[in-house]
Amino acid sequence: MTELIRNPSVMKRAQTEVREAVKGKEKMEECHLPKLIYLKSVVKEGLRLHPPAPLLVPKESLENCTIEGYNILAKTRVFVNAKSIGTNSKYWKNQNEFQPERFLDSSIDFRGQHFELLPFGAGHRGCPGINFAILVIELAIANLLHRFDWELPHGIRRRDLDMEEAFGLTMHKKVPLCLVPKPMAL
Ligand code: HEM
Repeated sequence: MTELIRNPSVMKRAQTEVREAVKGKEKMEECHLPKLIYLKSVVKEGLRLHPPAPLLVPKESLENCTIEGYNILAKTRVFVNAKSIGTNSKYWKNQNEFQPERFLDSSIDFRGQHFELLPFGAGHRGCPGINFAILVIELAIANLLHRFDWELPHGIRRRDLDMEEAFGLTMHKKVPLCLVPKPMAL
């Protein structure tokens, strides 16, 4: 929601898509989600820039190996920095910009097959909650966009929004987002 309010053209496009898919119905349901191609890109782009677990879960190497000239001994604790990979200019154009369009004509997905995007990790210990998580996120955002227009509180400008993140069990905004919902007549 913070990236959407910071990027009004993205908000508008996502909202138009959601409202057309749901066509006057009170609530967005699971059956509407396959139509929301742009919203899915918005969620992907959010997870690329703001992975809730930026270092995934620590791993331990089973045997000695060499990666790009670095010798890594067996039983070394290894962290994969998914946040840094997701914002590496080697793989991503305008790497720090929120641009969901980048996914519209790309096959890059977050299911552990594309190593440039790993918000859920990969392999044996990748996140088993991925399908549930994506479903809940898409449904929640779609309903927020369907039923309300969103504005910043009086006197707060988009560029004033504090994007700092804080550590916890997962990363979250250090300063909570505060928005004014304007209910939409159905
Ligand atoms: C946006 C939401 C979520 C994100 C970004 C996320 C991300 C992750 C990541 C990065 C890992 C570690 C993967 C690795 O190190 O390779 C993980 C593990 C795990 N996640 Fe999620 N997760 C999310 C939601 C969920 C949900 C909703 C559930 C359960 C319903 C769940 C259950 C688990 C479990 C049980 C593990 C440990 C798997 C293992 O160690 O074998 N996650 N998740």
